[in-house]
Amino acid sequence: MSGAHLDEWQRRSFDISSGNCTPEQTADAYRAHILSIQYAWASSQLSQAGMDSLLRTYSEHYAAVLDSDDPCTGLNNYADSALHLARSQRNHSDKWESFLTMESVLELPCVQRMIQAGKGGGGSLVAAGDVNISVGQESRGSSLPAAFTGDRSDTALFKPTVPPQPKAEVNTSASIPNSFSRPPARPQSVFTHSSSALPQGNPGPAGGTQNYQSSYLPNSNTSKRKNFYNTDRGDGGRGQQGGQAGSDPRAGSNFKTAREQFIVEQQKKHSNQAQRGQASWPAAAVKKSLGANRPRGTFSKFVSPIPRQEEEEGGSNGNSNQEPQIVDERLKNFEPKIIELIMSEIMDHGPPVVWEDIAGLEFAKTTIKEIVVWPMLRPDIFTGLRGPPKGILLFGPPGTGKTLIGKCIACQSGATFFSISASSLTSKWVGEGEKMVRALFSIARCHQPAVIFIDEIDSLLSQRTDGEHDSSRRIKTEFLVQLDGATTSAEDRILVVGATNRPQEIDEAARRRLAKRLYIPLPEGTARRQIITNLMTQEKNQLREPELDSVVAATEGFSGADMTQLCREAALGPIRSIQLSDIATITADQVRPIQYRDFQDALQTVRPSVSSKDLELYEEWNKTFGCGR
Ligand SMILES: Nc1ncnc2c1ncn2[C@@H]1O[C@H](COP(=O)(O)OP(=O)(O)OP(=O)(O)O)[C@@H](O)[C@H]1O
Ligand SMILES: [Mg+2]
Repeated sequence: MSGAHLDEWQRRSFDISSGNCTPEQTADAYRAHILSIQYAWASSQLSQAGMDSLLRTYSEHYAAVLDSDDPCTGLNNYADSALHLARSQRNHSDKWESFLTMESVLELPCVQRMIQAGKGGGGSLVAAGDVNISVGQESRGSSLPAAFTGDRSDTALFKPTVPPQPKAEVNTSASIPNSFSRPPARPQSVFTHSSSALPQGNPGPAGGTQNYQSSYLPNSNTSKRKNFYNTDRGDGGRGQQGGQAGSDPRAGSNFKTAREQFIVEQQKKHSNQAQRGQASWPAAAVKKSLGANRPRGTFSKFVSPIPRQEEEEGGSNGNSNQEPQIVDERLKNFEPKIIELIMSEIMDHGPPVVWEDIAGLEFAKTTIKEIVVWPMLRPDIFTGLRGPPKGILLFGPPGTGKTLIGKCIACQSGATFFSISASSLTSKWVGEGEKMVRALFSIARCHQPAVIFIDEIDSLLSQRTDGEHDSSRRIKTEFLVQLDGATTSAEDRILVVGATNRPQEIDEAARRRLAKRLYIPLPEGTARRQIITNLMTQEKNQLREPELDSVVAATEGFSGADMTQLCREAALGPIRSIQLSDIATITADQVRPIQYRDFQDALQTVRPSVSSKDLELYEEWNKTFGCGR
């Protein structure tokens, strides 16, 4: 034998000889020995003669344990398990299916006799000990004592009068044939009990033949049992045989949980309001189920019958069915309210923004397409070293299109887009900040590919100082942790895009995590021209090319937002030229087109919002930390 087999053999032999083994363990060890012998012979490690000899020895040992009825050393042919089965105790295994059915029991002559006896005034009940056990085709009039029924004390039927007998008596049926030594998958066993098994004159708490039958309904016949109980209800709580109420307290009864009862009472109380069609809260509560519709057993979690405050409010304002449906396992630790808040922050795609809407910024656009849109669309190509950076920082003067780029990413990348303004994270949910941050990233993970766009990221990730408030410090730390996870995890397809016009205030740890830092500068001449052209196409205008050129030249240092403001101001020129008295009557067609002079007037009032000093700072920061050319 191989070393491993020998070791096993020795271990088992030691166990057997130690005397500490139960009969089951000893039998198992011998059986394993026998298998080892057969294995050794089959793999030519043992001669035929050797095998014969060893098998004889160990089979004898094995049989001795198996057959012995000494409870200390033998298994009595597994009589215990056979008897356990024979006693038809509850068996919750799906595989086990008894042949015993409602019908088969009812058809049994002794049951028929018992029914007849019951009808005839309970006179001629069959004598005690008249219990027939049929095993397969073999029927044994083993005259089991009443103890057999007493042993069934797990069913309420037999409890009251028959005292449990010593187990030894039950073992008198140890002569059950060997076919019982292993519980077959579908044992051919049918038990019939004569009515003597039932205490005379005392049908038990649930009493009657019907209970007798129901107690024998095998677990596998649940549908039949259901039918049985349905019938029970159908005929007003009486059994099929006209017996009394079923042994199952729920069968045929109007059992209600406290909560169900409470709701019914509340409904009754408010029935007038309900009739008037008002959404009174109990009605809403029923709609919301409040746990009343949930199947609950005795051991399930307690649900208070009193509706909670929020439920009440939710019911009264008609928002009861607007609860967020949290289905993902990963989100189960978060409060539904927080999840709801974050979900509501998911950017609605709204009016779609395309790359052409963003004037200029060619380098930034190309880079973003390269690291955002394409990897999102083709994750299979952008792997390994080509893997995109998971964090981007858009920085530059205010009004240069950083938020616009964010919206464009949202529309073009096909990813779930979370637009969170840092100020809302820090102010709206005071004290809940870090939870929010954690929930935000968890939700994003559930909705991959996802882009988390954090506008004004500087207010969230500004440099940590000693004097700052504890809660904002905790938010920052949590954010950095989450950012690290999201930006380093290879599987997660989450991109964090931060936008700021104060890049110098960002914490250095956050700066490192936002690996791609793109400068979004003031629009150049061509970009300013494009902004005007784009905006003017939607309006009636008489702006000629040279006039446009001079407007572009006059707007040096204007941001995109300033340009938009200039166009708005110019667009108001034609309206301002209308007499106040005509304003109420004039038609839209009668409003004159926008002209160059309107732009000239607008240029008098609209000034660039970014100072040259500020611009220098951005340029400087871009040179130091930026990833642009
Ligand atoms: N490059 C651009 N192309 C077209 N429109 C632009 C551009 N830049 C800015 N705008 C206009 O300016 C408005 C404001 O831009 P946006 O909100 O993106 O600026 P921002 O860079 O996010 O500013 P802030 O740093 O103050 O948040 C946009 O709605 C858009 O109308
Ligand atoms: Mg912005």
